[in-house]
Amino acid sequence: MLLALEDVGLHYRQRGQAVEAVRGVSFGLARGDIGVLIGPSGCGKTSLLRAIAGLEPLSSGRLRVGGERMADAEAGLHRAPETRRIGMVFQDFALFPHLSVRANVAFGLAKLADKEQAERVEQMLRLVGLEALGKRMPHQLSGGQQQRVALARALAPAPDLLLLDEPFSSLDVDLREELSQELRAILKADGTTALFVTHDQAEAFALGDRVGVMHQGRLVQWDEAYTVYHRPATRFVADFIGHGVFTPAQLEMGPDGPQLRTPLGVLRDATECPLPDAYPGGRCEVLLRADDVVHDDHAPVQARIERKVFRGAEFLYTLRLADGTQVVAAVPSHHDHHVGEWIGVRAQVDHVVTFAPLPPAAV
Ligand SMILES: Nc1ncnc2c1ncn2[C@@H]1O[C@H](COP(=O)(O)OP(=O)(O)OP(=O)(O)O)[C@@H](O)[C@H]1O
Repeated sequence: MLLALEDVGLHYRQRGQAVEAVRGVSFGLARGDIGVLIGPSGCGKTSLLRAIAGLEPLSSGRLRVGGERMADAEAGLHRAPETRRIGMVFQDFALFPHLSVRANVAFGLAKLADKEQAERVEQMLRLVGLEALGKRMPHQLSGGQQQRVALARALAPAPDLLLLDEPFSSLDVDLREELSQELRAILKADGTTALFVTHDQAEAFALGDRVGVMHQGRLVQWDEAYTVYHRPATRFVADFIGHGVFTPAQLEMGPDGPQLRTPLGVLRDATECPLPDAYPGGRCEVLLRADDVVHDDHAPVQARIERKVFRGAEFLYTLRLADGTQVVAAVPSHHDHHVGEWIGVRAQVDHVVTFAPLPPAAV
């Protein structure tokens, strides 16, 4: 693993009191991989990134980069940020306004001879597609171009690890999408190992080989994006990633193995579920995401449209079944039904995910 965290915790001191921002975080990121940390505001993403960079001391745990110990709270070890060979791109990606694009990119290359420095700068500008703009000043660039200069500047010293904290947050949505694709290609072309922070799920999935979901200072899941979506480790992850609802269900043994009785019919492909005796009486809740609920005129179950949101290619319908169960469904937008109309729906779930029902007090 290029980056390895073991049981990392971080406290801030506020008016003499320790405020816990990160606790018990362990994960590894392989060389050349892109990891993305995602989670709601205040869950500790930026704090964790700052701890990896060495800008905050660890209050517990250990941290290695390229096999080298960078921090160990118990041993009192804390390597200074500038010795960690870690590059950083932050939200405001502040370029030096009085320096040209070329000089900005050359900033971290003072140790190189002039010729090597110039070569590396040109190489980086080519990588980010700005070779024609080397002489410009930052204010003569668009936001997206400035962001690419910031990236070239961070990549130029060939850091072992690049940390990026919401690098696209100040850009508009179209540009964000375009740049995140571009950035992934650039990082892969350069073989850079990178760890991002975002709270945009689409960005996390588009960029990350690995996605980590944080909640209240903890890393609750660290997996491939596909697994985070289809096999969420906790209710929180299931709820945070994608549109979906938890629906009461009954897990039972059917003729072909475990099956799940739901208000939308029986789900037979439940082999990845726990066995029925995992839940008292087999009673559980199943995650039904918007893409698991299919509109089908011939389906025996009818649902009334309570709300609809147009999302271009599809509508997101919020539906209520006759028994009161609420589900959501992503339906191709040529099926334009009215609020109040009843439509046929069925469940088509590739990966059945169940959780124990919440205790009554928590509902
Ligand atoms: N310098 C600080 N001093 C005290 N508490 C802090 C400090 N920085 C952050 N915190 C607290 O630590 C917790 C984690 O904050 P952090 O900025 O890491 O979250 P985040 O997930 O990056 O949030 P966002 O997505 O809003 O940027 C929050 O409760 C925050 O109020």
